[in-house]
Amino acid sequence: MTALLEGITGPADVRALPADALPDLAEEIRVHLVRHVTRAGGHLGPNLGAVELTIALHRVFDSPHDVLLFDTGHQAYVHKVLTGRAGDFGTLRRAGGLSGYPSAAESPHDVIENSHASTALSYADGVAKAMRLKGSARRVVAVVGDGALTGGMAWEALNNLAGTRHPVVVLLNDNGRSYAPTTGGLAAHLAELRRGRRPTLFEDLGLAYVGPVDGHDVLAVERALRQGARLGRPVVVHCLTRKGEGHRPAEQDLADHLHTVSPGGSGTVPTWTDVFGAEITRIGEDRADVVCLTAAMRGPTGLDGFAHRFPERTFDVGIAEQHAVTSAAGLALGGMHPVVAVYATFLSRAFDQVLLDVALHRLPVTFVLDRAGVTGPDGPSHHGMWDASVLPVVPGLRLAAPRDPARLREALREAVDVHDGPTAVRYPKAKVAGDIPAVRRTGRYDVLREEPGAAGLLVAVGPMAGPCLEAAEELAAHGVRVAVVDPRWIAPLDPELVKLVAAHRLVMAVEDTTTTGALGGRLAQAMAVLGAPTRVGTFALPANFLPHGSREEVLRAHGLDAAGIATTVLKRLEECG
Ligand SMILES: Cc1ncc(C[n+]2csc(CCOP(=O)(O)OP(=O)(O)O)c2C)c(N)n1
Ligand SMILES: CC(=O)[C@@H](O)[C@H](O)COP(=O)(O)O
Ligand SMILES: [Mg+2]
Repeated sequence: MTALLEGITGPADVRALPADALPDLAEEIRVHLVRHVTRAGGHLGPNLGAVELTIALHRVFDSPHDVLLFDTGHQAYVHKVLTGRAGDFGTLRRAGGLSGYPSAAESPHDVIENSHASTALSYADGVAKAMRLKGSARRVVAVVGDGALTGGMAWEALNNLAGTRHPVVVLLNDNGRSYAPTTGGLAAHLAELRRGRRPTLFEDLGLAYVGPVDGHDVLAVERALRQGARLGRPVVVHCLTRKGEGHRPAEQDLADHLHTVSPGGSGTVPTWTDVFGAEITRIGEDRADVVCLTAAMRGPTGLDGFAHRFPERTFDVGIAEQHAVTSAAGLALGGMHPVVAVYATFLSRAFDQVLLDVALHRLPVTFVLDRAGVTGPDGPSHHGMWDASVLPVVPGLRLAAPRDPARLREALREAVDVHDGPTAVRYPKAKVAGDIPAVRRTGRYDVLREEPGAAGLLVAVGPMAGPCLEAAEELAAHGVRVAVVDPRWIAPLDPELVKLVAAHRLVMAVEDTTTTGALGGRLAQAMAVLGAPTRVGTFALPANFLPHGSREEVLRAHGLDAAGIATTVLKRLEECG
């Protein structure tokens, strides 16, 4: 580590630095970030853009006495460096190592661990109320990006903060982008503020406003923060920054200024996202009624191809999943077939909209859930392990979990051909393996391995098909024969699959999702209703928040690789006698 960084054990060391050392500190931080994030992967662009504002933040406020809240938290690496964790960056996003987001387990300086955007102002509203009730003078600061400000929750919070005497400082980190340039009226308003427009939307709402200031000038940000903090009421301090600042490859990356970088480059094997992107564009050629919606993640969800081909049929609504779902419902009411492409974890935020704005009206909306299952380095708030338990409770919703690229393409086409209710297709953050042919198809399910008189049946959900077939092969070598089927559509229950399960003594559903509400549980419930003696087990993830690590490490840790599945089958067979 470099000279100045070595001396930073906490914010007091940052405050003790003379002003003329701050440019060098900023430079040392950038070198540190580029070195470690390029190797480990993570959020390079956002953190390069937050260097000076975070230095100023820790020189003006006294964390952890003052409460610093980072919205989304992907831009908190500098905060971690300045709170004594620079030396841990060699473990960034690795199992057991530094989280890519704030983590209370790591430091008392870290508060919000949830990486879902647009929450920090609501936390700030609540913390400020608590401080007032406790008679505490601790100040509350929320660092919020302009993208996060396009989320509805942010405006619910501002509506509550406006007009109060809560000493909340909103540090608006305005780089004009989420991944891509931010969209909509707010983006336009912020652009006008950058050009000097007054009064601001914030002042009209009843908040104070300071700025705009150069977010890369530490002393200017310090002055603005001190000015805002003195007001003793909610204030927006508008800082203008550049994502990727100070690192040419990030500055020159026009797509997203290296918002996220993959460890050691991205490689050439296609991902599930690539397969989706190509197929939805082909579907768009065949179906003029198909439109696509994204919540500020057009590129990451694979919609760039569709958007370039059909710009008038592609809608980026900002980080606003709830709005995306109900706007899609509106599009469906208007005769279109909307495809809402989101990461599985982010759909949680719009469950009410899926249930009552879409399904209650039996509207043909298709949800494409990327990053379903264990995602890996982004940790507990990103693992897509809730959708497969939550969506099956939605009446009329059909949920598919394809096992390979061919089945993903098939599921997408089946989904957009459903006209009387919502559909969803889920797949992981992973490179695709080869297609896995079926022996035959019965009803909706595919038989992948037949074993007359098998000791057991594996119901392999989605990408678990590969490891289940490997496990079956391994077991066969030891004289244990298990059959393997792929349900393809995991909700609602396929009557033909229920019949097949009832015809077996031991069935194990293998699923890349949380155990609670998994397919195995629903099959066990069906057996109970039938009075069938079948013992149905669920091999899935524990019903906990799982830490970060690679997808492979986390799956292996929970026995969801071929060896783990084989071991668990043997254990279950022994238990069954
Ligand atoms: C609810 C939700 N949807 C989508 C995302 C994915 N996401 C992570 S960071 C980001 C862009 C955030 O933009 P901004 O708040 O302006 O921060 P910046 O990266 O520009 O510093 C998005 C869309 C998320 N974290 N949460
Ligand atoms: C912070 C955030 O929510 C996203 O940027 C997330 O890190 C997505 O990562 P991947 O696109 O690499 O899965
Ligand atoms: Mg931004």
